[in-house]
Amino acid sequence: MWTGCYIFDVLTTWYDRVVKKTEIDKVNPPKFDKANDMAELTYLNEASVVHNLASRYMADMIYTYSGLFLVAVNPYCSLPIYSHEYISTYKNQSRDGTPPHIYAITDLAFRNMLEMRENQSILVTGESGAGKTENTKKVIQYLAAVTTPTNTTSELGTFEQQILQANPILESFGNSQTVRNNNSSRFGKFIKIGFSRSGQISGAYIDWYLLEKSRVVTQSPLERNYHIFYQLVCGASTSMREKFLLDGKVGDYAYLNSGQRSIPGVSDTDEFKNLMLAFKVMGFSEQEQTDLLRVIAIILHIGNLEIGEERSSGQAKLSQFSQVEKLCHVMGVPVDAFAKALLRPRAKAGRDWVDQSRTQAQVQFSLHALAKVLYERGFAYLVNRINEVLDRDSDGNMFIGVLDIAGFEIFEANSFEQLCINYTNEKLQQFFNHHMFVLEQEEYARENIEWQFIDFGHDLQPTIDLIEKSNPIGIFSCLDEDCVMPRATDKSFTEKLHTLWAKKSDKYKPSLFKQGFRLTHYAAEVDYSTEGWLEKNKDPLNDNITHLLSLSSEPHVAQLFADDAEGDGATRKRKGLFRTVAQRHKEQLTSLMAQLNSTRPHFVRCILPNHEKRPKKMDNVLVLDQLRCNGVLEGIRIARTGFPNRLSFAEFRQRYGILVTQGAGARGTQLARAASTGYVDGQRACSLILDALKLDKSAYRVGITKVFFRAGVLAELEDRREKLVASVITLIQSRARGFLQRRHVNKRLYRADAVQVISRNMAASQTDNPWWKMYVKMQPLLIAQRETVQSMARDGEYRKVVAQLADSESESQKARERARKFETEMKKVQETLESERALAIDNQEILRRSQKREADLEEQLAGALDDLDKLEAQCEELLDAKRKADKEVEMWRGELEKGARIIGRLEGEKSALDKRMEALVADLSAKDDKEGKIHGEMEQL
Ligand SMILES: Nc1ncnc2c1ncn2[C@@H]1O[C@H](COP(=O)(O)OP(=O)(O)OP(=O)(O)O)[C@@H](O)[C@H]1O
Repeated sequence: MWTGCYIFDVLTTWYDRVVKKTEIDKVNPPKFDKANDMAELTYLNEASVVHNLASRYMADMIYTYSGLFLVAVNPYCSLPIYSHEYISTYKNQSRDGTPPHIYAITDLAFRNMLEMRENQSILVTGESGAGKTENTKKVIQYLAAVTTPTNTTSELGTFEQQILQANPILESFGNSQTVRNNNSSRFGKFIKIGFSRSGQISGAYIDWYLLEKSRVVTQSPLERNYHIFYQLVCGASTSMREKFLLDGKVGDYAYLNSGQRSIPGVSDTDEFKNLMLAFKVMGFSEQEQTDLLRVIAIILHIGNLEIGEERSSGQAKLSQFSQVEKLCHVMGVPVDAFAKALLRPRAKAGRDWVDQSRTQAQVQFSLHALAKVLYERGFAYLVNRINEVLDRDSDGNMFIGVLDIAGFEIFEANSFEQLCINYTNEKLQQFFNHHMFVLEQEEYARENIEWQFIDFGHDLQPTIDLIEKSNPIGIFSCLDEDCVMPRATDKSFTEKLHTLWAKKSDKYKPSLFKQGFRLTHYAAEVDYSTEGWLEKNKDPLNDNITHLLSLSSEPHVAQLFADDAEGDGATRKRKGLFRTVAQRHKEQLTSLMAQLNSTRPHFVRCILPNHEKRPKKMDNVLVLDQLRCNGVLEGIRIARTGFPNRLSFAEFRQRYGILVTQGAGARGTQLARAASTGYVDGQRACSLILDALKLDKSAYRVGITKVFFRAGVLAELEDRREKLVASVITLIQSRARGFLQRRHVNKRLYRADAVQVISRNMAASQTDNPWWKMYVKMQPLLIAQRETVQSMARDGEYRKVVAQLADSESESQKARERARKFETEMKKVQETLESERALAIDNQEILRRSQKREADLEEQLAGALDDLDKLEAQCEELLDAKRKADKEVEMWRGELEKGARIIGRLEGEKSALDKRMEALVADLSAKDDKEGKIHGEMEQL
């Protein structure tokens, strides 16, 4: 029964399991235990990859290379691997010379940027709680440390400190406690650190994506709202509380009391102090700090507004007027106007403006929408302010961008937000695939080198098209279209999607949900429920309120709603084209992808070891799932089978030719030496050098313009070269030192001879000469005088030059500043233009579809008109026939009447005849009677 099977004692769960022989993978020899790079494993299978990660993780080695990836497993405890000594260890070191670390990747990106003058990006992805944000912080910390001339982090320059201090501020406003992570970032960010040509940090810029604003108004029972709410309520000073009219505790605010109220081990009061400190380091003025926190207070007050219902009319009413007064005071708007805008907003009905009455649910909805938009706009303002502080002059225009964005999400109920994040991940995965697989293979093909093409089966384009394409109409376009259709609903939108895609794409299926669909993503199949999508995409706001807020007496609040300020509801127009949420997200993602495409990417995959946030515990199945989803396993395969390192012929000859010209000895051939120095064409020269270096043929390939190496080969060549260069330099140094010493000694000998000759001559001839004596006494004075005059002249000139330098420095500073401003403005205009263009294309597509539909409808109308004409002609005929029939009826009626009259007359005659006949019968019977009587009488007679 057990033939061909093994029984295993499964360690994690302590039970025996029977496994088929064929399902067992080979174990790597002990030499490969805890391998730094999983691409080096002899037996590369899922089990050995997980085993390697797990054994390293248990030994606190949380970083492991996996081909071109760095895999980082969350240790859930602080490890002593981020100290300044570690930073020094990784500074200017090659990846192979040091253990895997986020610092090594950062250093590689930094060196690449400086050497190749090419922008770099580090993409940090992973599930929630996997450690993305922590690793992003380490990247920035490392860059700040290596670009600061001083030795410790505490001695960082103000600017570097500002870059680091931007983080706590962003975390207060953008992070929250979730089931998975006590400090979960609820937005994605792309932080670009700018560098000058000399490699100093010259600026930073933060782009943000997909802030989870629904959290502001609702949280699940085990989670919290954004940290800043609790920090403000717990940590605000008395004067601040008075200013914002905040007199309650966390439990007194409706937006805070439905979930958790504190995080174990975290003091919101202390965090508030840290936030204030960070504000200070960033140079935010008191007023700016008040402005930012005012928005938070306003939201707390909005949450506490109680909305009742008029019994008679069912209209909404404000239950507690004092609460409205508080809110309006903090918001800087008149109470009456706010109450009216909320309860009876003006709206256009045909040509007239009318006051609409609102139900309790409608008012509650618009209050939640207001709270969400306030938070989002407040957050956007905050990031802009941080950018203003950090975005400085950068003469080199090079940057390293760090992307920290949520990974793929599959929940029990997935909605529009999940589609947005999964679509983002789909694009990022495609970017990775493109970089790793397609570019690699394209390059091999271009270079005409022997290569077995591998089908990695990850063609993500169909799913991406299904979401983003406008022709054929994808999910986003369809949603946008239905958002402007008068009678469209979530249901009609879903049905439209089904008809468009259900049988046309194998990535789309109608969902098991009542209303929704199922998409096949690269990571898994996900069911989306489309309930509320039209509302979510339109993100509707009460215009009356936003207009009122644009007139707020609080300048910051007014500024947040400045776009809604022009004219009243009738004439107001938003600046730029109105965008739906899907359009905005698509635009942001397009811009992100364009930026990533202009960089050399480095990929960091963060892995969540367990769901219990426990150190030293690894759930193998969970880890394996993540490795499969994020492409780590395919990455290993291609790195091993391919040639990850490459150099152009010129570069190779220049760098490694020395190995055959200098140190070759027995190894170098005459030909190879000639190849490295004289004229031989690049390809042949490289082949000759490689032959002379006696490398294993399978370790490299010579292409058309480049030489390709398998992983690890270049490291060996570098090693050889370094040794050789070191010996050559030692030789040069020894020769130079010998030469200098000889020259020095000769000079001294010559001087000694001259001194002897001079002193002999002086002694013989000049000792008694008075002029000589005077000259000897005067000469030092003359020299001093001359030197003083010269030094004064030099001082004057120096001052002039310094002044000129200062002038030109300030001029050039101004010019640089102007140029930078123009450049930033130009970039913004270009970006706006780009996004307007993209939007215009989408709108054109919608217009085109509408026009097509209009043409179809017109055709149908023409057909219907034709039918109508025919029907009218038929109708006319029928009417004629009817008229004829009427006439006939009339005629027959006349005849009938005539007949009736004749019948009447005949009847009359008949009755007269009847009467006559009766009379005759009576006469006859009378006669009969008479006759009878006569007979009787006759008989009697
Ligand atoms: N390298 C690390 N050293 C120590 N602790 C870590 C490390 N990485 C992660 N952690 C711990 O894990 C927690 C979650 O990490 P982090 O916030 O970086 O996750 P994330 O992937 O950014 O999650 P989210 O997507 O929810 O923001 C951190 O608060 C920290 O306690």
